[in-house]
Amino acid sequence: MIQIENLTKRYGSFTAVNDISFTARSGRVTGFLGPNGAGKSTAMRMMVGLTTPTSGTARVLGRDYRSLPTPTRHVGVMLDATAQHPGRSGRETLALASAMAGMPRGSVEAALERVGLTPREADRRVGNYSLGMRQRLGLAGALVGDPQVLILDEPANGLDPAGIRWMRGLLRDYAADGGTVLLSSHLLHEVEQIAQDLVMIGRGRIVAQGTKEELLRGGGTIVGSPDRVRLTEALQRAEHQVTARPQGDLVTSATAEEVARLALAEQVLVTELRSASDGGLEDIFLQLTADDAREGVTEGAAA
Ligand SMILES: Nc1ncnc2c1ncn2[C@@H]1O[C@H](COP(=O)(O)OP(=O)(O)OP(=O)(O)O)[C@@H](O)[C@H]1O
Repeated sequence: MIQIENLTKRYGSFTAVNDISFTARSGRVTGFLGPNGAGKSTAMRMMVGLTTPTSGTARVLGRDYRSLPTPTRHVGVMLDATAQHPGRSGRETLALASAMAGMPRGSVEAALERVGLTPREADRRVGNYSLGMRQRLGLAGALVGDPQVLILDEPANGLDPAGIRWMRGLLRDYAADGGTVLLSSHLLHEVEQIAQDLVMIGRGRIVAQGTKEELLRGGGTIVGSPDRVRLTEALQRAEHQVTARPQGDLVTSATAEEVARLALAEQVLVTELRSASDGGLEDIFLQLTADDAREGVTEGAAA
């Protein structure tokens, strides 16, 4: 289990991670989603003691990562698969990680097999690896200490579709055996297929979190109308939340039926009416992270 409480990181006047709290539970894959620069890597670096938080705490298996005895036996970490030493072979890289974790020698072959690197590939210098092979090696390095928790930053980067499917199976099985997986990505469709729980981050802040089903259900209703101002007012009077989206329509907490009844009562024409979750998590995610555009348009619509 990973518990993040009020975690904040400031660089001068810039806040990279802004008061985030969430729990990644054991037996589950938790997706940490956000666009480029959202603060995912900074948050993960704080979880494993590589960056000092300005405030707040990150606990892994109930403890500060740095206070864990032989951390790699408990937590498998892959933050930057391209950072591996190019002159060593894949097997040498893993042998070092295995020795540092105090694991028996057989753990290297077991990890190689688990990530699908052949003995020939394992003997090649990492400098000659493709990005996908580096990701597999990085994952092997995270798994070699047989940890209960995996923290993986963009693990699917560079993997082809077959590789992504393979990784999905591996991480699902790992969680099904009781492990905790936290993986970050800016590729929403990919995470939608792997993760059971989601934490969405935009500009350092958590914008939504919950199980995938909860987030899809909670997406609200998208409404198109040439008379957005009157419809917005009617929805707000009925105590529904309404936000104007940059694409010119509205998203509201009201159900489609509630919107239809209000529009009928107000004699407002509705040209589009659908559940926001029809567009999958991507729609929800884009709405949630389009902060500036959203506020600007809302003011305009309500004026
Ligand atoms: N050492 C640092 N000094 C100053 N700013 C930093 C530092 N590290 C990160 N940042 C800034 O913090 C913000 C969040 O960066 P971070 O790498 O955590 O985002 P990310 O969500 O992982 O993005 P990506 O998907 O592009 O990797 C960015 O604006 C980045 O420029």
